[in-house]
Amino acid sequence: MTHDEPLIELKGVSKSFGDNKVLDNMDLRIYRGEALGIIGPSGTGKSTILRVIAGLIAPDTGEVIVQGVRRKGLIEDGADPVGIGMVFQQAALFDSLTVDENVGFFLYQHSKLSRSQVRKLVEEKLEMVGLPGIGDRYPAELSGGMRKRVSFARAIMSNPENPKEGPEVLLYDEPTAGLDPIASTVIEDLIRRLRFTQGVCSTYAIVTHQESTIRRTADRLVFLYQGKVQWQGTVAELDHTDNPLIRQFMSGSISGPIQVAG
Ligand SMILES: Nc1ncnc2c1ncn2[C@@H]1O[C@H](COP(=O)(O)OP(=O)(O)OP(=O)(O)O)[C@@H](O)[C@H]1O
Repeated sequence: MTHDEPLIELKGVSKSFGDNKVLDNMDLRIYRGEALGIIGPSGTGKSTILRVIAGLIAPDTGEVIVQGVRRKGLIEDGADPVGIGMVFQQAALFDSLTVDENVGFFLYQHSKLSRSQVRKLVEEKLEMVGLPGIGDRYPAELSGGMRKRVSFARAIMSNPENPKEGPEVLLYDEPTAGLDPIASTVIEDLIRRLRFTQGVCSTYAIVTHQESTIRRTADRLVFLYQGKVQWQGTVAELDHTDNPLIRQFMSGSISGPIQVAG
């Protein structure tokens, strides 16, 4: 793993929604090959960071630099030097389409591949996420954990006609939210395993509130509060830091420097 040049860098990024300044001159770096966990209290802008990185929203000020190239505005197809895939909090599948049509959606719409070629690629990805043979089912027939795994399969799809389109970075927004502890373990294992699977991106950022997911999927953590990264460290350091924000957050105490909303 090289720590020379970040794969993705946010420099002085600010973002407001109306009067609500969510990100305030924030800096963040993601290095190639790392698993970065983004943690912090509810409403502090963790999902907003992922959306800025994914190019779904543009910062008001500041820069998003992807492999040394400054992004202008929102993401345009192929404009970034590396592909960035996002797995949303809700699996965000189309209910009226089958699993196969959901996972292969982009290729069915935008590639010259035949239906059977796409179907074969879809099946490969479904096998990678541990769900072989479910291509003809509809999302409503699956459990929440299975739907999430299907959305992972969709996020790691790449076009063999243009391998550059395949994502090199995956962004996971609360992938284990709402799952029981066992279903969460399945997802956590999958996230870790995909990172070391040939042909799937080895770099990811993950937003999560779930302690097991924080501990099992992240190498480095950043703690976000009041629009900025207030602490960063390894998972091991999380347990030993004296930082009062981290101590309060990890203990779930309502007294401390973090103001409790509502
Ligand atoms: N499109 C939007 N329009 C208006 N306000 C928004 C929008 N997106 C996010 N916000 C606000 O920005 C703040 C940060 O939201 P965000 O979802 O990024 O926080 P979060 O840290 O991911 O929260 P949680 O942990 O609860 O999911 C919240 O106050 C939210 O209401």
